[in-house]
Amino acid sequence: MPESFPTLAALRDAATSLWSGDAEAEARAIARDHILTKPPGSLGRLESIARWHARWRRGRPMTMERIDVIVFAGNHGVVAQGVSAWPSAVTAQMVGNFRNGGAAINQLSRVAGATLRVVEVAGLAPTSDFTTGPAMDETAFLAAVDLGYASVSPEADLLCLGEMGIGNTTVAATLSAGLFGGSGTEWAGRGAGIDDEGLARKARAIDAALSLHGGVASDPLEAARRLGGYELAAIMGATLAARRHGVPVLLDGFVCTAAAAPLARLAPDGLDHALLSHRSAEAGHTRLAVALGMEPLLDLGLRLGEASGAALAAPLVRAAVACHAGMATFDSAGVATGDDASAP
Ligand SMILES: O=C(O)c1ccc[n+]([C@@H]2O[C@H](COP(=O)([O-])O)[C@@H](O)[C@H]2O)c1
Ligand SMILES: Cc1cc2nc[nH]c2cc1C
Repeated sequence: MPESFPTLAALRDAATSLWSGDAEAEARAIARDHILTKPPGSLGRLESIARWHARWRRGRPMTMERIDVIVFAGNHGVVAQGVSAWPSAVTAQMVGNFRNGGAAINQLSRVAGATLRVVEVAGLAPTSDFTTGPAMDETAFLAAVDLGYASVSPEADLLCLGEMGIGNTTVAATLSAGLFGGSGTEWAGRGAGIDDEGLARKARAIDAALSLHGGVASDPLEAARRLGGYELAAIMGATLAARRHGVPVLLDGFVCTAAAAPLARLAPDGLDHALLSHRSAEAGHTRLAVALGMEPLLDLGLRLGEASGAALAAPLVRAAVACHAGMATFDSAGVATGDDASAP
C-alpha cells in the first residue's frame, strides 16, 4: 500500500485490497482464552475485544503500553446555512484550548494514560458549502486523506480517533445519508445544541445537498469528497493507515464513525480493525451503527466529539488485553476445569 494517494483511483485500490488480519494470532487467542481461569465466556465482551486486538496487531505482542489519541480539526462551508448554534471561529478556539490542556479530551486522555495530538486539517480553511457544489476538489480531498494517513504511528498499540469542527454533525448526517440512504430529518440531530428552527434548517440543508449530488452513494469516495469534510477525510486516511500498520482503532461518536464509513462501503471488512467506542446521543449515530452492523462499547449519553468516547473506552481494551495476557491458566494455577466436575 502506498504512503500517499495521488489519485482517487490509488486510494480506491488501497481501500479495496486490505490486509485481512492475523487469523493465526486470533486462533491462538481463542485457544488461550479457553484455558484461562474463568468460566468460558464469563468476561463477556472483554473476551472478543482481546481476540480482536490479537487479530489486528500484525503479529506483534499483545501489549497496551502506547495509546495514541488524535483529534482532527476542520471547518465547513455549510455552516453558512445556519446549521450550527456556534460560529466556525470556535473550531480554532477549541484547538487552542486542546493545546493549552483545557478541554475534556485533555483530562480523558490523561486518565486513559494516552498521548493526545491535535491535527488541523487544511489549515482550518472551510470546505465549500456542499448545498451549492462539492465540499472539496480531488486535490484538497486527497491532501486531507494523506495528512490523516501520515499522522498514524505504527508504534501505537491502540489508536483513538476523534474530531473537532463546527458544523460537522451536518456533514456527518449528509455523508451517512449519501452512503446509506434516508432523508435530512432521519439523519439530522441537534449536534452541539441547535434549537428547533436550526434543526429544520439542518434537515433542509442535508436534503439540498442530497438532491444536488444525487447518485454519488454508488461511489463511497465521491460521497466523501462531495458530502464530507477535511477532518472527516483525514479520519478516513488515519483509519486506513492503522489497518496498514496493524494498529487497532477506537472510533469516537457520530462524526468519526461517519468519516470512516466509506471504508466499510468500499470493502465489506473495511472497518473490522475498528470498534465503535460509544453510542453518541446524536440522533444519527444509532442509525449509522446499525447500518454498519457495529455495536458500540459504551453508552453514556455523550455528545461531545473530541475523541472523548474513544479515550473513555481505551481502558476497556487495556483491561481486556491485561486479562488475556496476564491471567493464569487452569493448569498453571492448579484449578480444576469444568470437565473435572467428578473429581474431588
Ligand atoms: O460525534 C458526535 O457524536 C458529536 C455529537 C455532537 C456534537 N459533536 C461535536 O460538536 C461539533 C459539531 O456540532 P455542530 O452542531 O456544530 O454540527 C463538533 O466539534 C463535534 O465534535 C460531536
Ligand atoms: C465548546 C465546544 C466544544 C467542543 N468540542 C467538540 N465539539 C465542540 C463544540 C463546542 C461548541
